[in-house]
Amino acid sequence: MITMIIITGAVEGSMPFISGWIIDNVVETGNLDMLKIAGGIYTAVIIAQITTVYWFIFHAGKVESGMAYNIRKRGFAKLQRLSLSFYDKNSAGTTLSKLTSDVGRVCGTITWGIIDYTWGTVMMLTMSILMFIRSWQLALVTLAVMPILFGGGFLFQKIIINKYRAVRKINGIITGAYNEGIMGARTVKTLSQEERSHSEFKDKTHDMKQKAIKAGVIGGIFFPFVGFMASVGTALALWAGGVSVANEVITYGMFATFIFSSMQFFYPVYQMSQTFANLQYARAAGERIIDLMDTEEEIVDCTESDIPRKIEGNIEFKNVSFEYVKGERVLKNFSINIKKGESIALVGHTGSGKSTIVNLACRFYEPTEGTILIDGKDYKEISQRDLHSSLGYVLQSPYLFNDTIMENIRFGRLDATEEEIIQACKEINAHEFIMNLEFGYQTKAGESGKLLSTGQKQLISMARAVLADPSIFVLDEATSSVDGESEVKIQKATDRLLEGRTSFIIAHRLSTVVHADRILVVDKGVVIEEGSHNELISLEGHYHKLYTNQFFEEREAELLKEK
Ligand SMILES: Nc1ncnc2c1ncn2[C@@H]1O[C@H](COP(=O)(O)OP(=O)(O)OP(=O)(O)O)[C@@H](O)[C@H]1O
Repeated sequence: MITMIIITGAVEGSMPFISGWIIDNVVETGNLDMLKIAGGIYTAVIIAQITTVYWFIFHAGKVESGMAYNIRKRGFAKLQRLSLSFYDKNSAGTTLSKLTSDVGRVCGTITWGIIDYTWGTVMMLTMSILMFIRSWQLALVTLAVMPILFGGGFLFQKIIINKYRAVRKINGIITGAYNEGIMGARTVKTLSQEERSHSEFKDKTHDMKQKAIKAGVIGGIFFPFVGFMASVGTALALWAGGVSVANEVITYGMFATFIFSSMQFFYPVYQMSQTFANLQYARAAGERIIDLMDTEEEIVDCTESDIPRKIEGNIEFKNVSFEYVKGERVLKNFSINIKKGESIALVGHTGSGKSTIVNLACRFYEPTEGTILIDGKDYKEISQRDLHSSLGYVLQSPYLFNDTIMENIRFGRLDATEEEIIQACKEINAHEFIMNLEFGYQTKAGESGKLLSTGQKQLISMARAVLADPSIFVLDEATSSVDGESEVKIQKATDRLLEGRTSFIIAHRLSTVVHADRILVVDKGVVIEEGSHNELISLEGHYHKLYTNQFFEEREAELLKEK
């Protein structure tokens, strides 16, 4: 491709000389036969030029999209490897813009920058060399403005870049505001805060408009500046050339050559100084992409064995402490030995550390201190594939993909047949509600499952878990948002899922944990009570208090409903 660009630049750089030669040898002499030959040559050169330009634009497009495809593919793979702590620290909007607009900018600028610089340099070099060969004195006069044109061009772009940086910074804020506006639309509406959100957004866009106008004013001067300098160059060529023609030092053809050359110099300088500015932007965008690609993976996976390892489900926490943020300990010196098939319920006030224990067991995060053993082995020595394929997780509000219910359930095991999926749903009594939906299993769940209720999403998520048949199962129990009928269904599905599996239940209603083998009462990152329901009730401690309080609250609510 580079060869084609060089040829194109050289041909374009020679055009003024071909024109000058035609003036001297055809127009001046009035040789009509020669005129036909010259016309033919000229047409051939133009066709060759159009073809090469098409050729390199086509190939540049291919290179650009190929490069972007590769970076985005690697970026996506990186995002899959990064642990949850990365998503805690980086907003979704910023990460998305790195892999979309930043990648687009870098690939576009590199591809077209190489083309513009190569083409512009070859074209200007060709013209300069030919001008010096023909008349070095006239070449010096014509090119006298070039240092000012180049220097001024690059200086201008530096100033414009700074102005546009400010615009882009606000642009990032506006993207974030759009993101929040869309994600938080329900909250804004329910709190009737549309006016306030709108007015905050208006302030931000107004600021961007002001800064963009300032950048535009300076940017607007640039083109006339380049044009003016080019005209000065042409004027000098006219003056010096005119004098030389009058003194019969040069021919008319050569005179025209110099005028055409000085005019043609204008475009590559303009193009190259703009590319220079784009390269500055691309550098910043490139740094952001490299920053993402070089993000340290906090959870380093060990090499996978060829044969997947079957996890039995024995879990041991040995003096485990954990902090999400350095210096802020949320789990303190926690130890527990859980036997295969045991069910563990975690209860405690909000923010006490229940989810943290589960997140550590699933290795979404690793302990800051201490060790977690699975089947007697430090779980850092078990591949994530083996661990996660043995793990079923049903979240409070499960994430569903914008796909059919059938495909959402299949996500539990990709090679599951339709019959297996339907059987899984029947086992947890989800089949009936799915069949009552307009398109049954082919009903779309909507973006993140928003077309379904929380209870329905939980049942679908449980069907996924049945398919996956995990040895460890985690249930983050849904809160009061689930109606009575769904609650009974979910409870039955839960009982079915717990059979024979090591399980963690993050319980919000204590009535659901009565049958757990062991209940851990967590408070400020410490387990303050541990035992079965009966043991903890007879202890008359924290659990007893939590249980009786909630029992009376639920009873009161029922009485109110009855009234
Ligand atoms: N990703 C995070 N980054 C920083 N701090 C976090 C993060 N997740 C939780 N925390 C903090 O860790 C502590 C324990 O949180 P955790 O989610 O484990 O509580 P929980 O008992 O599960 O609460 P809930 O019942 O409300 O779900 C809280 O103080 C919380 O603010």
